[in-house]
Amino acid sequence: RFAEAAGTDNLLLITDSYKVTHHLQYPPNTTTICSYFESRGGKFPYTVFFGLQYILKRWLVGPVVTKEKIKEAKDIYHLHFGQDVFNEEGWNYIVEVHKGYLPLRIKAVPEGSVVPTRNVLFTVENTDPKCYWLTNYFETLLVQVWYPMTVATNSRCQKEIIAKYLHETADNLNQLPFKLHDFGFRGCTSVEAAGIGGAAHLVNFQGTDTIVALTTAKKYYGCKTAGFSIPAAEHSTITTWGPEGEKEAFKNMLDKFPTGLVACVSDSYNIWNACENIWGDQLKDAVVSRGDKGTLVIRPDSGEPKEIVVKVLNILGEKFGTTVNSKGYKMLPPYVRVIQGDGISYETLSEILEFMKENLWSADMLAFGSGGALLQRLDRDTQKCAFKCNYAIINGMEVNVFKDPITDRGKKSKRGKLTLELHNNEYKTFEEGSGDPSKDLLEVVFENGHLVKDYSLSSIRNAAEIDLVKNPNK
Ligand SMILES: O=C1OCCC/C1=C\Nc1ccccc1
Repeated sequence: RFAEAAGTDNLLLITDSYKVTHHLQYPPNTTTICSYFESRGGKFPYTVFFGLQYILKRWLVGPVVTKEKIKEAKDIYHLHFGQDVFNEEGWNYIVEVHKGYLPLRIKAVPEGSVVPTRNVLFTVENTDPKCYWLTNYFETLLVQVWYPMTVATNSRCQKEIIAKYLHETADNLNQLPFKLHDFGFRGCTSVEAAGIGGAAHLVNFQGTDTIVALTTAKKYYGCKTAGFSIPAAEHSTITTWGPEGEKEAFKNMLDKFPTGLVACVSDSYNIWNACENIWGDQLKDAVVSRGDKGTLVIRPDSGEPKEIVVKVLNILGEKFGTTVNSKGYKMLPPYVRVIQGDGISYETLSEILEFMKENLWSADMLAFGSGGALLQRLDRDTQKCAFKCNYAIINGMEVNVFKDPITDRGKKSKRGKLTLELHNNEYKTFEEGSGDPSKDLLEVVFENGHLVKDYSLSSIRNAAEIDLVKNPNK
């Protein structure tokens, strides 16, 4: 009954109101409109292109236009505008001539590509000259790719930081895929957003508690199990035992999950008492006896992150002993580790890891959880994602279309036929048809209602992999 989140599955309604009137506003005898999408720059110098495939499969692929949807849209827009502006004839043409399949061609850089900003990432053009008005109708929907793209980018930039510290202070990078765990489900604006953003994080990592990321990755990116998690406590499962019962609560965690990793939030009352006297003394034998069959992951969840992490590690080092690894940094025994899931973001990671390094701790002793900063504290301006018309055919003449506001030259758009090519082994966007179409890295992913390319998460993960993993001796 209430299946559709937005209250509709009618594609004709998935746009901005003003676009419903745009078919009347182009020059007479316009037959082609081509537009492109780019990041104009922003917080990160590159973007990981990810998430267009979700939008295509969810909304645009197949016979998505029907007489019923046209009727519904016509009625809604009549009430919404108080007049008849809706392009009923144009939509009926799509049903009659194209059987409801959208006469559009979308070319995009392969998903997972890591592209410096200010490069064309995808283009949209109409394939039927009568449907010039269709190209920009779906800008609204297509530009929402800013979200998965920006999450994947932010996540990858954190992977680079963690990899750097593992490279400097750990024996290997084997645990890297599990070093940044998605805690962000509850902080997302909707279940759908959590699925999309959670899947974007899984381009770079394999640790998540955002379960809908698994189902989104499976349905739209062909990955059966895109992420993993472990048994873990929350405050309620500790505090219900009462302050006097914290040791019992902790002991229960070890008993109920005797092998493998188990995480236990330990700051309900006094993290120092928990580490020093409970984990490090009263339950020490129970922790040690797990050996390399089971790892206790202690979770602080409050205080100044870098101070807390190092102080917890120092206490655990005192209690359980330490060894020094091949890089000269301290390691705890395999049965005890730490996860910091409070206050983690691209901005705070480095200071925590640097402080650990200054205190001679290997980065391998700590994992991170991130929520709001990972999936929510981003917007379309973080990477200045924009969609603009670059080319048109009007009266049979090619037109290189552009904007170049004197009030903000940063908003100048690319003009003419665009290609994305490798030039001196770097991405370069060629404008005004100056490129070589045979070298264009943009691939046709959608054409006349059909999905032409279907990228798997594994191929996307490979494309997005960071250098330090590809070339560990760099
Ligand atoms: O604190 C949390 O906030 C919300 C999301 C989940 C969560 C913790 N989960 C967890 C998973 C694996 C190891 C440790 C904790």
